[in-house]
Amino acid sequence: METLPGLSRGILPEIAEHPEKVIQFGGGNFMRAFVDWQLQKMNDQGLFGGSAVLVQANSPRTDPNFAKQDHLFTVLLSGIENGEVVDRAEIVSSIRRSVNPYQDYAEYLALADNDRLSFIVSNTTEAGIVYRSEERPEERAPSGFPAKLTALLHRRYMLGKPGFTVIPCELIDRNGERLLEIVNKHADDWNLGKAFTSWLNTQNTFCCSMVDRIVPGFPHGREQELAARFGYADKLAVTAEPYMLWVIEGPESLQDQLPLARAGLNVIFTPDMTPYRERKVHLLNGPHTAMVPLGLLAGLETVEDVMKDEDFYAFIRLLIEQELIPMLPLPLDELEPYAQSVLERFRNPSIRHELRSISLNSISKFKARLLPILLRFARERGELPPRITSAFAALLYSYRGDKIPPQDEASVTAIFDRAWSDPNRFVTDILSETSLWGVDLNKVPELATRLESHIRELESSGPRTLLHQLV
Ligand SMILES: NC(=O)c1ccc[n+]([C@@H]2O[C@H](COP(=O)([O-])OP(=O)(O)OC[C@H]3O[C@@H](n4cnc5c(N)ncnc54)[C@H](O)[C@@H]3O)[C@@H](O)[C@H]2O)c1
Ligand SMILES: O=P(O)(O)OC[C@@H](O)[C@@H](O)[C@H](O)[C@H](O)CO
Repeated sequence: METLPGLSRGILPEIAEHPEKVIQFGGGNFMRAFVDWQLQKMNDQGLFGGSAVLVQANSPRTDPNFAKQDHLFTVLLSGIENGEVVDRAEIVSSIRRSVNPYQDYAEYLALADNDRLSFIVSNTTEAGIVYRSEERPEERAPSGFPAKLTALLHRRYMLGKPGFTVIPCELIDRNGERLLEIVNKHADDWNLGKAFTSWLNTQNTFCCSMVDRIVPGFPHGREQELAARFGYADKLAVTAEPYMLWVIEGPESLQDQLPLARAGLNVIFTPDMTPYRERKVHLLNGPHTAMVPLGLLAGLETVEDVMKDEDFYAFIRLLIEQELIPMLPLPLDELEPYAQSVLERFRNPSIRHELRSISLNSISKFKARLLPILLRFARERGELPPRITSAFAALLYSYRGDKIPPQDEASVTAIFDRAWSDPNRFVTDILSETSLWGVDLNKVPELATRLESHIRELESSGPRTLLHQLV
């Protein structure tokens, strides 16, 4: 492998250069294999003719591999597509350059000056679209993503330029509206004035969107094999399943400016994405988030391990059939085939989807993906959903940090550290944390008692014993 060059424009035949049209916050695995890959598809067909500028959303350090590889990377699509086994490697060249607001704030703000930049996309995880009050920035970049966006939009407004179309990809309910709401709060906090907020709310389009593609990320362990296959080493390679769906709630005219569907991509522009979102977040992401703490505590490593394990497979199937599907307000003929496809996608042997990677920011994920169903179930049935409750107990237990180091925001792990300092009060203390759950969960009848009992069981007998009572 040492003899093979790294991926760069130098080793490739000519790559088309396109003007910058898109600002993207975040250059993580998902963004590269989803948004950038789709920009590439449109460009390859001569339908868009635009590239993206990558903005580092939360870190003073930009991955040096972007610059080393001239912002090129390979997307490896593996799995079943239209009944056929596919294993394709596609080079994506749609990111043109990166800007790090922490290193060069002026360069970041200057993005507002370019009229051609008219789209903003983001994927900063569920932890990125949150409101945290902060000072109006002067010379330095604000820390939160919405605050950075506010500063950029304000500059755009001051220059008298047209607004942007903003399409967030974070798996948060009504992500576009939520982001706009937070930008408005920063604008208020910073006294940016009524004229600005009026421009913000009328001259910019914040679309809600829902994304669906399983993107396990870097093909760890396959570096040598892939370098030999490609003829170059790629530190930014990303594996993904062939399936993709992007549902965008926005004006009809958006289809002309962003001809994703015309490029043959599975993109739906709709006036109401709610049913698509509910189906996906609860039937696909929900089971992911449920399997992570139990699976990791049981020593499993990947989604495929979970699906091959008889106990876990039964747990996931029953979770979907008995607790998730009955709580979703969609016809069964829309839910059941999707649930079936999810089980098949989870079993895709070509992609190694690490439970650890899904575990990132698990608390906000639980809140978005499973908690609404738990609350709905408790309200409608007058009882608790046993599998969601067990997964919740395993999640809280895993955040004690002695068996699995939690990967979450420092502010979240600090709350857990404090609560775990008194194990006897842990459950009631943590359930009362409205900053984590949005509500005081001690108000849900029987929940604290049930979680305490599951946690005791996890501690004394481990996750399998708990699972055996549920399958
Ligand atoms: N991987 C998938 O299968 C997949 C599929 C659909 C949606 N998603 C979405 O992608 C997210 C995970 O992204 P990934 O798989 O690319 O992981 P990743 O770790 O490769 O990327 C995460 C990105 O989020 C940024 N980020 C993390 N915390 C942030 C914060 N507090 N503020 C601002 N930016 C922050 C990071 O800088 C990075 O760019 C999920 O939370 C979900 O919203 C992922
Ligand atoms: O990407 P995350 O970390 O928010 O969540 C992990 C998975 O649930 C998620 O990535 C799914 O694979 C994806 O949402 C499928 O479209």
